[in-house]
Amino acid sequence: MITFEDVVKVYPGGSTAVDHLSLELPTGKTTVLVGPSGCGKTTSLRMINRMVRPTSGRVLIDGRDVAEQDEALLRRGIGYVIQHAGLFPHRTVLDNVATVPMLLGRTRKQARTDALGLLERVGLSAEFAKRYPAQLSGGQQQRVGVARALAADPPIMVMDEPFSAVDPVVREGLHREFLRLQKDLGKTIAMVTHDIDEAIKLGDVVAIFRQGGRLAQVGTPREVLANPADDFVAEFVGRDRGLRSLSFESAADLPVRPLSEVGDLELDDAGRPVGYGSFTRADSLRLVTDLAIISPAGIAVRVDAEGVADGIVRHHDLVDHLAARRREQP
Ligand SMILES: Nc1ncnc2c1ncn2[C@@H]1O[C@H](COP(=O)(O)OP(=O)(O)OP(=O)(O)O)[C@@H](O)[C@H]1O
Repeated sequence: MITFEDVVKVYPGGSTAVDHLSLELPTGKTTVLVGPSGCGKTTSLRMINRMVRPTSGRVLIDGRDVAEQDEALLRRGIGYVIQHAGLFPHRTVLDNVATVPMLLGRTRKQARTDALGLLERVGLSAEFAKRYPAQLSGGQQQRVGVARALAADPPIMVMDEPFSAVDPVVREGLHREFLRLQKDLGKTIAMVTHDIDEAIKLGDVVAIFRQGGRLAQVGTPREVLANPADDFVAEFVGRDRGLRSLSFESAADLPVRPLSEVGDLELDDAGRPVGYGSFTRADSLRLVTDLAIISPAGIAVRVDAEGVADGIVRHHDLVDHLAARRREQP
């Protein structure tokens, strides 16, 4: 666990970047620090790997003050990923990833073999290994940046706006890969973003900062959407937070109607719906709502794991279901 204990950072010149921050970042989880520009997110992040020192207060990793640890050893345990990847421009992709393990004593051959494996994990095939960073797209460079940070297998990853320099489509792909990787690796991650959607999607915990380096609210994405602490948080998470919170509601208990209710529901030979959006019990109510809204008939079709239709949901079923849930858990 990473702990901020009443941390203050005042830069020379007098501006308070971080104001009495107390925060716990749980082990094996992703904590996203999010907030408007200049509210102290990067400063807080950089106090974890001691690139910035607190003016007062302490930052602890598993109970040990980072200020009392050997700087090189501390940083070896913390992978660092920044915007624009920050790759070594005159080294190949493979060497960008293999350099740190070699410095840590791996043989060149072993480090390169490991690097190829890591590149594959972040979705880059061997053909990219011999290229130089300038010969890659922004999204590919960012993947190399993640692979490089993972190379020493650090328990902690500190990521400063890792996905913000790429376009929304590429970012979406990087998000998916990030979630897949993190599910496998279970690193303790501290990530900074100014994008609340990204925070909600990637964070197990979201820490929302306000101007002046003050913490406005900490909670799971679900908690901050459902119960914003004040007007600032409510505004920051967005007016559509009700709809967005449906992303965390499972469609498993949503009652469905028999297929026979829809006269012209077209199914293929295997019983899969044709021309209607479909969802499974594992999907979210947000997807079901989306499908029902898009469908001209106002219908979403539920399918089983094989894609075979087994029920339908109408617009108003969703409203009824949500109202019933609200009554059960006010
Ligand atoms: N090295 C520095 N010297 C003086 N002031 C600084 C320094 N670094 C940051 N600041 C100031 O501290 C405050 C917090 O900056 P910080 O970069 O931590 O915010 P941020 O939330 O990460 O912002 P952004 O999203 O724009 O990157 C800002 O007012 C900034 O101008």
